Amino acid sequence: MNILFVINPVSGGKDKADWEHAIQAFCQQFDHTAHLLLLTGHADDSLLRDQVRAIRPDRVVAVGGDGTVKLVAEEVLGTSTPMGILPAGSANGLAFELNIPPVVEEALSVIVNGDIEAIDTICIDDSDNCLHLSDIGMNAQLVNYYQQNNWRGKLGYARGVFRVLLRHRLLKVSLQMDDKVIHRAAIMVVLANARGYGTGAVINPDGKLDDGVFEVVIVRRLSVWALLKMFWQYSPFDPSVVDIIPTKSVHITTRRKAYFQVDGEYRGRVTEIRATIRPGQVKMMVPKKPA
Ligand SMILES: Nc1ncnc2c1ncn2[C@@H]1O[C@H](COP(=O)(O)OP(=O)(O)OP(=O)(O)O)[C@@H](O)[C@H]1O
Repeated sequence: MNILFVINPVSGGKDKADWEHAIQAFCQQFDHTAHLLLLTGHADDSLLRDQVRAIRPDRVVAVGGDGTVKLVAEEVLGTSTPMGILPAGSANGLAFELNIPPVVEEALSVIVNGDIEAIDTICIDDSDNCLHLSDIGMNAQLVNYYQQNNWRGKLGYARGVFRVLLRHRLLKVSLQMDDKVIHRAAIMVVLANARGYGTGAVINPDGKLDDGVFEVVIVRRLSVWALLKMFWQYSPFDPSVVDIIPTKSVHITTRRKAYFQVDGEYRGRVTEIRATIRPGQVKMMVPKKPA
């Protein structure tokens, strides 16, 4: 096989030299050709597009966190080329959701020998694609602080949590789904394709990546303790303060500008979002299901 590995050298705050050695060793052993593309953080999408055109790979593999997974997914979106993940980010939300092993040799084996699962994407404002979780409000504010200050790891999240707790505001939101309109005061609203954040919080217990719908999760309140737990341990949200509504599309408006993030990438402050499910858009390599 011709395999293109798209490596984010800064994800997870870890050096990727060991990953590169493991990739080369594995591909040599099993007679595959490995092409390595190192991201720069600038115009990576066109760099990747050129490489895919030149190499015509059998697999394109994201070596990084959810941001790198999103970059690769947007390249293979709607095509028959499967993508894989080597989880090398700080949180690895989608890899965790898909049960992709964190051990590099095991994850490589999934890329070559695993099953192909066609997963949905949430198309946002006709221009952005969410594979995992997007949200407006408190978590997006946290992502903004985290990226602005280049904080990485759990200590970075903790610093962000304290700053967000001092500065966040309740959002007044209106959500239109089909012909139903809901008005709420909320701390955050999540567009959830997946079940939970890579850090451990299960926001959407019944979420499935390939069911043709996504869930709108309205978090009405969040205690300091719940917010801290969200980033420290695998735990469900308190269902009494959360509304979960499955849908194929939603139009969200907020009275004031709200922080917005897509798959861990901060997108600025918005007052309006339109989101629609796009079923089965990305062919993802996942561990073989037991027969
Ligand atoms: N060489 C580079 N230098 C600086 N930034 C880069 C570089 N390559 C990619 N990036 C940026 O890294 C971000 C994606 O990081 P990614 O999500 O893969 O890792 P992470 O933040 O460690 O993981 P996670 O999302 O799981 O927390 C993107 O914003 C991308 O532009």
